[in-house]
Amino acid sequence: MPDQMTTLRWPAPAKLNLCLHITGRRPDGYHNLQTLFQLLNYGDFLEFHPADDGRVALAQPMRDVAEADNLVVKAARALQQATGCTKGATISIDKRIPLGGGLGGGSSNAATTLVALNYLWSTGLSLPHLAEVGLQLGADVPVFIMGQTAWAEGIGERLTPVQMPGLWYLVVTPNCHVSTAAIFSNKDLTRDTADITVAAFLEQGGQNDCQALVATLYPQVRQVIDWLNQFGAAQMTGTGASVYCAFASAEAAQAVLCILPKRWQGFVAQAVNASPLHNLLQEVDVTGA
Ligand SMILES: C[C@@](CO)(OP(=O)(O)O)[C@H](O)COP(=O)(O)OP(=O)(O)OC[C@H]1O[C@@H](n2ccc(N)nc2=O)[C@H](O)[C@@H]1O
Ligand SMILES: Nc1ncnc2c1ncn2[C@@H]1O[C@H](COP(=O)(O)OP(=O)(O)O)[C@@H](O)[C@H]1O
Repeated sequence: MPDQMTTLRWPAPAKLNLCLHITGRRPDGYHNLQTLFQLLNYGDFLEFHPADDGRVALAQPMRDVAEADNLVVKAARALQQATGCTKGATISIDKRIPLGGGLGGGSSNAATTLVALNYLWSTGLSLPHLAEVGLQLGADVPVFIMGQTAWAEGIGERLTPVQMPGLWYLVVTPNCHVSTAAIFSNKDLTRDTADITVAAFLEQGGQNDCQALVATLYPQVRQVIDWLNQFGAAQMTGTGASVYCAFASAEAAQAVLCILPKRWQGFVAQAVNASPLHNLLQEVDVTGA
């Protein structure tokens, strides 16, 4: 394999939930959802340095996450286990996606690790097989592995690709952490939204069933929603804490980012239908670069 493969920067894009309907609860406690996973052209970058000794390690520790709990390390080990591969890797993470923000950063890192190491270790799993391995690590991992903006059902693993317009989003994250598990176990969560079709969503849009509860529990999230509502229809992504608003152009979104209160962090990104990870995969497959 050409040496430059090992020093490629592999993208791990962020996602937005353009709606998040909770339609029921399964016997195992997990919730059935309907959501539109919108991929963004903004995210983290990972680098992989394969080794023959079977050791999986991070090149630098990641703040706030122990190495053994890091989804990148867990994903690499899950691939070793699923395939019997005895190779290892040292992995660098260039983190740009806020942690625990409902932007899927951890899940996307896990997906990129599975896709990249499957390539670099020549383990030969198909994308659907990698998505099965990834689902054990988190409900959001399969969409990043399949690499297309999609309508999702089940706990997020039943995916129907959807073509969405390339809108620009301003994404704002307040300085607070929302626990996904805590929101899903809260007695006041709305869990009985009726199932809709993807066509109905595309026509009428949808809501985030976690938003009212999170905004009540976390005043900072409420403040971001109120602030962004001055510029458009603000909505929370996932179980929070990030909130987004759509704009017709990069310039319009950037203009609002410029006046964002300093206590919050934000970024501007464009909606994409194909993951930047899969664009790269196609390039390396075609060129062998
Ligand atoms: C609800 C979403 C929407 O994108 O929220 P965000 O995490 O992005 O905010 C995700 O599907 C979350 O996926 P992910 O963050 O991978 O969740 P997991 O690690 O699988 O689950 C964390 C905890 O949330 C609860 N959980 C999660 C997903 C789900 N469909 N039902 C649940 O009840 C479970 O208690 C689980 O233990
Ligand atoms: N590589 C990683 N990047 C981000 N978070 C990670 C990673 N590995 C483990 N985590 C843990 O997963 C949690 C959820 O992260 P993330 O996927 O970014 O947010 P969310 O699930 O809200 O979209 C983090 O708070 C962190 O503790």
